[in-house]
Amino acid sequence: MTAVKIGVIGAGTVAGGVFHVLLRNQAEITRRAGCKLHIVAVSSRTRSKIDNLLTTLNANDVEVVADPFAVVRNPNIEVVCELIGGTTLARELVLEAIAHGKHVVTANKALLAVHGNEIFAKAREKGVIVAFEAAVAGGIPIIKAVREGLSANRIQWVSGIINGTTNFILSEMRSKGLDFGTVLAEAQRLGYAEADPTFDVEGVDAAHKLTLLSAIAFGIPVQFDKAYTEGITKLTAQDIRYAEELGYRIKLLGITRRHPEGVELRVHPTLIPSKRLIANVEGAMNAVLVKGDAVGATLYYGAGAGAEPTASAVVADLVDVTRLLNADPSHRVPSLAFQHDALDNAPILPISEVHTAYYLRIRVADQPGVLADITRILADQQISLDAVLQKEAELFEPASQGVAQTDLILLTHQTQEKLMNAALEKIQALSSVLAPVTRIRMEELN
Ligand SMILES: NC(=O)C1=CN([C@@H]2O[C@H](COP(=O)(O)OP(=O)(O)OC[C@H]3O[C@@H](n4cnc5c(N)ncnc54)[C@H](O)[C@@H]3O)[C@@H](O)[C@H]2O)C=CC1
Ligand SMILES: N[C@@H](CC=O)C(=O)O
Ligand code: NA
Repeated sequence: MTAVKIGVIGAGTVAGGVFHVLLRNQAEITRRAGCKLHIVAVSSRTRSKIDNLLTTLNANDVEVVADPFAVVRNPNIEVVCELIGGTTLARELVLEAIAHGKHVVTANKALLAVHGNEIFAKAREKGVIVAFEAAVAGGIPIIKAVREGLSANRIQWVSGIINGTTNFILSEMRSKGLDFGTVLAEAQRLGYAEADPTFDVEGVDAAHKLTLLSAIAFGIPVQFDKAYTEGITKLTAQDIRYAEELGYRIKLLGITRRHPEGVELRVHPTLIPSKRLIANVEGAMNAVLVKGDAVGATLYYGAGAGAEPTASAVVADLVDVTRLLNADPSHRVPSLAFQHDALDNAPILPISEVHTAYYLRIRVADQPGVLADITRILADQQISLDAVLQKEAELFEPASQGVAQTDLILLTHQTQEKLMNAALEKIQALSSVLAPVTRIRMEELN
């Protein structure tokens, strides 16, 4: 075999990166793969951009087609690279490619988090590979690390910054004082954001990726519908600043942890001690901590979004598939790391069962006894405090309806979320509490 024939669907940010990386490093990649990786066709909704790219790269032998099904049904193509995103058309195309006996490489975490169980099962039936390194943490080879490098371990937890757009937004808001909308627009311009950026800012994209990480870490089916998802849209510059003063950074963290009674699967803004390496991951960079019983804590860092970092992972998968083209399917690494008939049915725990510490910001009437009322309610739920701060001088606002206001910042020790919910309901009902309480979870990550 002199070349493996690849069809690409989509001609956006990641596809552009794949063309650039594959053609620039063609000789080196061929030496690794054992044969040339040849893109024979690309499906694009519009012509001019892709025509320009192919002309610039002198790739005039690539056929440009409008219909993506013409790629997945092309008998000449052995590997389909799905780079359009979304869960409807992408699902049809990937299933059609599998039905036609083609291997699939995809960067589409939404597709696999929602339809992964179906897609992996169909791929197994047909003896083809569905590779998805680019779908989680972009260019960081985290799928390979967890699925292969850590296979001796009983993995205890995985925790990470796995959305570049939100990390970029939080970094720019904190370090430059820029506002949310301005930074989001810049993330879109730089090609980090999803087609629908609410997937980024509401934590959905991170939950898609965490769902896949959880599956390969613990050997469970993909269960995106059970993930707890909270984004960064309600965070204020004030909380970012207070966290900083208290020695913490706020990051959108995905956390999945195994317990005897089930698996935590949660994405939410999280206070992390500033001294932790992961707290200092800035911009669109991602970082994933994986704790195994044998290896201990391991940390993987790199670019989580953007054209060429993501293409790095896509092309690595293309090389892997090429190397395995003639291998017996039973010798391949299972898609979800564990043998398909050995998956665990451990339940995903509801967020109410999770134990964590909390940062609370409570806007109160500045009058005697308020703090005592609040701490009594917390104590009734067995919640103990780690620190209390009153931000009176800085935050004193003009009297509202004749009441002077102040902010109480409380850091609690670990408690169960349902106990905190019960306490917050009572705190919120106090007449001295003047605004909805801000609650941000905290993790030590050790
Ligand atoms: N941009 C990034 O940094 C990363 C993106 N991803 C994933 O990679 C995939 C692609 O993302 P991007 O390249 O950023 O998106 P994009 O929006 O830049 O590109 C998508 C391309 O697909 C094309 N497309 C959409 N519907 C189509 C259809 N019906 N027929 C033919 N073409 C169609 C669009 O015209 C566009 O050319 C998504 O699944 C995304 O989640 C994964 C990791 C990082
Ligand atoms: N929108 C995603 C792109 C990569 O997966 C992100 O910002 O991380
Ligand atoms: Na990756």
